[in-house]
Amino acid sequence: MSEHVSDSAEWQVLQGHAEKFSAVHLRELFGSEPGRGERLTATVADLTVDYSKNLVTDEVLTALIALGEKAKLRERIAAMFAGEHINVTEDRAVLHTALRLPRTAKLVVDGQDVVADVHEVLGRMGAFSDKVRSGEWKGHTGQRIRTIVNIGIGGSDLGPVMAYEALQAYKSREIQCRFVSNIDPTDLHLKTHDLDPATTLFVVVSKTFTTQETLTNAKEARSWLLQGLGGDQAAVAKHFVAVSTNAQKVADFGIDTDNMFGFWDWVGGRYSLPSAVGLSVMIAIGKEQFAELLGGYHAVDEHFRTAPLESNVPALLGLINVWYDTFLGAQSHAILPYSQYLHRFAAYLQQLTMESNGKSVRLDGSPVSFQTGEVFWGEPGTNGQHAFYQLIHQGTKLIPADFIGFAQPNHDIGEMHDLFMSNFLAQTRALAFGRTLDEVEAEGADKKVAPHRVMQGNHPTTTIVAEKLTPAVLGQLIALYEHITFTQGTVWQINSFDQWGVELGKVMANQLAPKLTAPGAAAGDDDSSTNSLVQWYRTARGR
Ligand SMILES: O=P(O)(O)OC[C@H]1O[C@H](O)[C@H](O)[C@@H](O)[C@@H]1O
Repeated sequence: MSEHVSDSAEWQVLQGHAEKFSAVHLRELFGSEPGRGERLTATVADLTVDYSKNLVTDEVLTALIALGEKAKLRERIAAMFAGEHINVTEDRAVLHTALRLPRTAKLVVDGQDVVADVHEVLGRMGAFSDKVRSGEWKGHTGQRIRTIVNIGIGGSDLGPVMAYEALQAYKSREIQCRFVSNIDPTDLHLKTHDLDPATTLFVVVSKTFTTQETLTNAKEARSWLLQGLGGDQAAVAKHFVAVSTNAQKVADFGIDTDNMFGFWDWVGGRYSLPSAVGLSVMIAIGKEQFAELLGGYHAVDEHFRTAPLESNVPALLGLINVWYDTFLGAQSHAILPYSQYLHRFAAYLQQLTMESNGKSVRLDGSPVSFQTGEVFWGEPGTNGQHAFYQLIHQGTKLIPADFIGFAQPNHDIGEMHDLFMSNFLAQTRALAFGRTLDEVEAEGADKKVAPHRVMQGNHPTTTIVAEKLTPAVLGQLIALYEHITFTQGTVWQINSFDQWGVELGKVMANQLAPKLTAPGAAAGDDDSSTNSLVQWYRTARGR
């Protein structure tokens, strides 16, 4: 890449704004413009996004949009949607947006009709999930399936489990799903010990089908199944299906490729929920509601693809994140859904955002000279209020926070929901405007205690609301964050679609495994810390 965005005049303008910015307070921004709240609220599909409580002036927003133009954000969006190989380190297209294209759309990439491929797999998934849901699909002993155990990790786990939890109100009562990811055998034990193998279906999900955790769990699960069903190998075909891009490895494992649902190398693991990776979710909610989820994604995709940067919601939010991270020095970003259904959403976004943008070299291989990525974290409200909000309210750190809430509760305990949502609204207000010393003293507080009760305010938040958490709205929310992440990566000129940083630990784990287990193996050729920890483990395990 010839030119670095961080060397541009547009970048310097923002640095200049950042230097002056400590003097700006949200109290003044709202005081000087009574209509700020309405003006800085945008809609995208069914989502309403109020970004007025962010630490931005119109000058900063204009400068951020100019930075987006400088980074050729619009061209990069077009390149992604068209299937150009923007994942340069793996020489791949990045086409998760194609997974949610309607059947009538046209997209040919590298000579392949992508839409036809996507809908062929969706059709097979739909037929299979219908059979499992209706009970037509029988286990080895002739009983219907009651429990799906999804075995996968990273993108092959976090999306499905997050969406399954989020869409509890839409799932079949006949079937439950469980999710096994960790190679800690406790995970598999806890999820299977009370199950009947005769009514259990394992969905083994792995893009590569080489992931140690998933294959190890799947092997254990197969032994558990065979032991429970009398050892007949034929049982595997009725109780194991695979989701992967790697048919050969699936066959090697012993799963019939007739029972495999494929996807493609242009789907990154952390973007894969709308592919066959979402099979367990489709079984839970049915193919029609899964189609609504995809439709929700697509509505936000279309907005991101076509809207000018000034009114492009994911682009604006991504640029505002760049403002915080790179120019104002924020280190983290809180995700605070006021919905128990979204209790795994922050965990999901951790992989999406941190695996995508935790990079320190640009696309051209040069080291970045600024901060990239954010530590994403959070818990559903109001639990967080009674735990870590103190640090956001009165601590010294800059923590932009996203508040996500819904008007309708998805159940009929409505009055409690009103109280819940009043907390949701109160928090962003308290964070923005705080409470001054004068106000504290006017309330008659003791002089000594008064400074401790001051709330400085000026803590930025974005409020994202929708009428109800539906499958479509969930798709919209996920696509919103995918495109926010893309926007940030584009400005930083990094590759948001590879993940080389996770490789070294995997290699080292494979090297260390024999030292932990082989009788008499020497544990002396690593660093002194690792050597003594290996020794400790061997001694503790009597080896
Ligand atoms: O789906 P798999 O090939 O099993 O990969 C599962 C996960 O493992 C890797 O280590 C990657 O960092 C993730 O991006 C991926 O989602």
